[in-house]
Amino acid sequence: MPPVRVPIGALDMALVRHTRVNRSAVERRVASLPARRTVKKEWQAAWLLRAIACMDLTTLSGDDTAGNVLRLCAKAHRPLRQDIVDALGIGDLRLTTGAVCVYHQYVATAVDALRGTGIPVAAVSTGFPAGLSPFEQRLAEVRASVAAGAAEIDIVITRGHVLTGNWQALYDEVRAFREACGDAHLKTILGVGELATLTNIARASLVAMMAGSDFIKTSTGKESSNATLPVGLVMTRMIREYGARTGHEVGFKPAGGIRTAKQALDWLILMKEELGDRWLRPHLFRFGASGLLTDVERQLEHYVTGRYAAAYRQPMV
Ligand SMILES: O=C[C@H](O)COP(=O)(O)O
Repeated sequence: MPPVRVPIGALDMALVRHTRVNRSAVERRVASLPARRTVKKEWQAAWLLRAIACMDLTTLSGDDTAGNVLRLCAKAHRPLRQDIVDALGIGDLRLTTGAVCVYHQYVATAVDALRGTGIPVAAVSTGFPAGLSPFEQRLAEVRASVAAGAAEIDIVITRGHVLTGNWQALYDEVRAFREACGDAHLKTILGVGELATLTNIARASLVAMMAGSDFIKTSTGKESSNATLPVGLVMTRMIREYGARTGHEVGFKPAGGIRTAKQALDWLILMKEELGDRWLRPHLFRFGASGLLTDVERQLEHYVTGRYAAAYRQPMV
């Protein structure tokens, strides 16, 4: 995460209301992306290593236990099998994932397991995934996760504020969560699959950034539609617009349903094209993903051996 935080700004209601998105232009631009850039062989392997470094390795299941969180932390610390690391000649890189992301219940377990590794723990918070528990309770949850050692807090917004155009309420909510975070970095989950229109997504992105979000994140992974490239394009354009107006660099985290190395490459291409190389690093870009590492490791094994392994050879937990 960047040492320089995104400061809390003022709510610019005029800018929010004037922001509109043309869906067909967005779809045309997304359709042109694969043709613009393909990455092969050693370049592809390098980009996949980058995907690992930018991954919030996540478990957010009702059946989570301390045991599977500990195994996830071990995987975050050593994301690739040693024979693949040796074959790639990247032992000196000491590659880890960007963070481990868990429910509050397992923050202390993960913090203990990752002590000394430099890997931060992110906690989903504020009544994740619906975000509809009482407001004071949601604030208390943020504070409790920070006290337990979470360095990053992934909050969810009240989607109803967006659907009713109550931008002031959305700003106040995100700002309060940001203040409750203290030194922990704030990632704001928009729940894009429940926001109805791309214009709503663009406006919610702007409000979340004005309220001091260090990152904006697409989804909880629990909505029926999660991270898609059109949504990613809209959110990254808003990050660009906000950066041009304020000079602040806001991070981006697509999350939900990102399972394949191919998808990861598409997202990295989008980041490079829309925001540039600075957004290909973990301080400004993260994948939120519970299952992506398995396929990335599989593709890297294929790169070094020429063969595909069965999925059980890359167990996650
Ligand atoms: O924030 C992370 C998401 O919950 C991960 O979603 P996923 O399980 O579909 O990868």
